[in-house]
Amino acid sequence: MSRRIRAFKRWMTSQGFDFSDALEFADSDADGICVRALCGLREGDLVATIPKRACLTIRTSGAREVMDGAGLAGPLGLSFAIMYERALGAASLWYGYLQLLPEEESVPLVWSSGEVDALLRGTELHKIVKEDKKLLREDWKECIKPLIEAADFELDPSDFGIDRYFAAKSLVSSRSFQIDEYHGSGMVPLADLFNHKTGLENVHFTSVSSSSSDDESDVDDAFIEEKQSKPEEQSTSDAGDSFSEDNAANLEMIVVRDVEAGDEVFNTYGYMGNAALLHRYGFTEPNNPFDIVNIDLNLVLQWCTSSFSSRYARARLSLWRRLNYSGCMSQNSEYFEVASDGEPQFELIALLFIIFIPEEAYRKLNYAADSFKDGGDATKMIVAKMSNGRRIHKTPGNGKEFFLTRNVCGALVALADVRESLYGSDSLEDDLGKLKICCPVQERKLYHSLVLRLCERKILQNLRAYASRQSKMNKKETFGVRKCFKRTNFSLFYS
Ligand SMILES: C[S@@+](CC[C@H](N)C(=O)[O-])C[C@H]1O[C@@H](n2cnc3c(N)ncnc32)[C@H](O)[C@@H]1O
Repeated sequence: MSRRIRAFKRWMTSQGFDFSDALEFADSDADGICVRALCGLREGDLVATIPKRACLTIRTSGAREVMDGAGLAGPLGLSFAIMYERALGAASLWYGYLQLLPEEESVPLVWSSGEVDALLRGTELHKIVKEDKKLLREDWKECIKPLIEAADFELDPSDFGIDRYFAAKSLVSSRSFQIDEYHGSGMVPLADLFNHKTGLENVHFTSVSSSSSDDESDVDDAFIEEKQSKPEEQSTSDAGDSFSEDNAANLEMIVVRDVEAGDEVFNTYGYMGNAALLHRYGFTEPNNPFDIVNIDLNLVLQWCTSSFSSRYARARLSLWRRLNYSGCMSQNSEYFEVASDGEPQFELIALLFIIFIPEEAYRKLNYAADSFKDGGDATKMIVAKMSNGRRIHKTPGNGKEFFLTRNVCGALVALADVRESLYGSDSLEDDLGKLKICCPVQERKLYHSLVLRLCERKILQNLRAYASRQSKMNKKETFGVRKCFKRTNFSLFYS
């Protein structure tokens, strides 16, 4: 057992933790810490009890008053609390715990801008991480820098610099749990030593009220995305008293899937694709069934205007919207998801279908859309208006096969190509070659960014395969809209 693990165990005992002798905390320089079972664990076994007061939160930290005074809450407050406790060194109540944490977690937020550009180009994360860096830098400048510059702050300002803030933020993103309403998100010693396995976790994490076992409530069986600070979290005035009882309660770790002696004990951080895993936790999982690729609406419109006039594209998009279709929204961008098996979100298929319908059908639908009520089934209406009495197979896809004309399938393939071109000039084979010789431990950033990119490219391959399968199945004639095509210039997307 390593020295720091021994110190951590002593610290846990001093703080009133109760943990099973069957748990081994294995420490390796290369892989960090993981939890193993020294003997078989059975479903329902209680393996650890963690006092909430021993968790590092914005309520328990020695910086509470400073944070309250400055109105710091949510993930920003928790990051500040970590910086503060680290700055206290051995004087911190959490010293025995903080010794165990890495300096920072290797999430893309703490990569250099050059690494972000080189390793994430074209992937789902590139834009997001650049935006994160910008916003967090602003947060630091607005909220933390002035606080540290205030004359009566007695700790070393260099412990609160921008790099220290990003490092703390990476720990919050990769290791914090939602504890309860009073504490919000916090660092939960011991619970944060379990690694993640998608869908095959062995332990869950539960909150138990000290006053009554009937009050048990699931904290969340996973690491939770750090909550944005909500107004109610900031109004802390008398919350301390009203929550004092709950404050005394414990958290429990319970076995939900048997573990054999010697095996690693896993938690789950939730069902997530590789982009989300790398973004929040700094790792990826090959063959992740929850992986997705997004296709931006802007990319679809760019592709559309390479074949049709901008006016035409705008009109078709507007009809699609009037029929109550929309994509997914995030940070002011609209996009469509493609699942790991290559199936695109139906709304994308509907948009492509509307782009390709002949002028007369377009007018017909436009007219119908005028009287189309919110919440009506646009898909059914389109099938009814455009099938001209032909019999349509009823499928669970709700007429999806009707929309998958050869034109639409061709467009899906073209969109997969356009999306793929964003990765730059390296081919999929180049990426596979690089992955083969890459060391996941020593070249961690390169390894996980390659896995992310390869998994995304695999999904784009699946999208092409899906489109060509559907195209073969669909014997229907393509619509005669070729005459309104502008000259197609796909090379635009490859430059
Ligand atoms: C809550 S901590 C888990 C304990 C951690 N291994 C440690 O050394 O303290 C989360 C971090 O563990 C690592 N991790 C967890 N599950 C992993 C997995 N399945 N593959 C690779 N790394 C994993 C990642 O670095 C992640 O950010």
